[in-house]
Amino acid sequence: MFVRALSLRDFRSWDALGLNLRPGCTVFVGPNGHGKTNVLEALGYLSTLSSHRVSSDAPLIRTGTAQAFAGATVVNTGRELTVDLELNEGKSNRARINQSPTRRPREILGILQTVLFAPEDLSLVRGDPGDRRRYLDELLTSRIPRMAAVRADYERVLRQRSALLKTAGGALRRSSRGGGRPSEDGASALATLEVWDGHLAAHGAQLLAGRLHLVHDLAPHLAESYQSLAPESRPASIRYRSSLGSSLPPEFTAPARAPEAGDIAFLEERFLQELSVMRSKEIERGVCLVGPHRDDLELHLGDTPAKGFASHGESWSFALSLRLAGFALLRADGSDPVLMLDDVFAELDRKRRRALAKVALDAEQVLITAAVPEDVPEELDAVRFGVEARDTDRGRISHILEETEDRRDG
Ligand SMILES: Nc1ncnc2c1ncn2[C@@H]1O[C@H](COP(=O)(O)OP(=O)(O)OP(=O)(O)O)[C@@H](O)[C@H]1O
Repeated sequence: MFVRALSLRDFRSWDALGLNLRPGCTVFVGPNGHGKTNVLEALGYLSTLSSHRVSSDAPLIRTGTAQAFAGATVVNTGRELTVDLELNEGKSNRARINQSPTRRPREILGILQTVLFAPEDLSLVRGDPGDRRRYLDELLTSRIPRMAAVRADYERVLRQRSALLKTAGGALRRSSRGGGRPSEDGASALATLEVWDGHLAAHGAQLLAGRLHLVHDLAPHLAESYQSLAPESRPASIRYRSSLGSSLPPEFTAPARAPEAGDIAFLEERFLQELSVMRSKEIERGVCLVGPHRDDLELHLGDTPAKGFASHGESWSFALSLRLAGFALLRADGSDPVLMLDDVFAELDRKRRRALAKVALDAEQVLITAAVPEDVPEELDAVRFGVEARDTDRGRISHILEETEDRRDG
């Protein structure tokens, strides 16, 4: 697939941008902080409904305005669809597909598939488990858009159940200090907890099965990508670590077998079992200790965990391999996602640059940002847009300076 047109209004530093894009390589060049990443971030948002840099929408809306707009026309095997999104300060966001409003923004998921590799990705290796869970979940919803609803349901139930655990824990502590029975609030929270256990296990088992299946399918692509980027290093592997611990058969996490739809009931039962084992600890601490929100994706180089042991170069290669594995997996599923490389060539040595350039040349569309043209391998420097931000009375606004056509021909 490729993005044929992109338009932005009041998105980050862009007050108005209308760009026609083509398949192949497009490079955005300009000094640091002038608005290049903002363009990729907008496309990433249309693809995942989240930003790779911030967890809330507010920073995406241009300072001094209350609404941002991003829209893209996507061509996928000859079929064209236009998606657009309105981000509203303090109000729900709204999305449209071919001008028709959707009931929920998440209905646009899957129309634009992107794989973005950015300097922030080092946190996939060095950061917290939450960064790796986000990586998995974004890839999962890109692959299977209906999983966005499962995630949303799971998160809603998790919030409710966590609030109940806090109420129950507080009430129990108060009553044990007073030597009496739990208060009415506490007793009702305890009684309701069982119902929420059921909801949490039902949605959690679906999310867990989705992630386990994903890791199973992703693992060979990851090993292959890492091998091509760093053939001299130890082999890379991934493994899902579930908070269900030994309740989960090792065949699912090895990952020797991908769970199928028929396994969900089994996972749900294990989930419920583990919740009952952890019940008193959860109430005591007032937090939900079991479920996909506590899981992690373990990364290994040979037998060693990558986190804490991998060198800077190895960590970069691992992070890039995770992205490239996602790209290869979406491709193997039948659609070619848009590859976006945000200021990453300057960080890579010659060998890794060459390996990445090879993948990029093979993609249907690649969007690259760089501070200077020399950072981009020559074979990828096809269409180039200069980006510059200027100070105006409405603040600092980004502009496209010029478009340079296929430099490799002339
Ligand atoms: N909500 C916002 N409103 C207005 N301007 C913003 C907003 N968010 C970010 N900016 C501006 O956008 C610019 C950063 O843009 P961006 O991250 O795209 O830079 P870049 O060209 O990719 O830089 P680098 O090469 O350093 O990555 C900064 O000048 C910042 O002040």
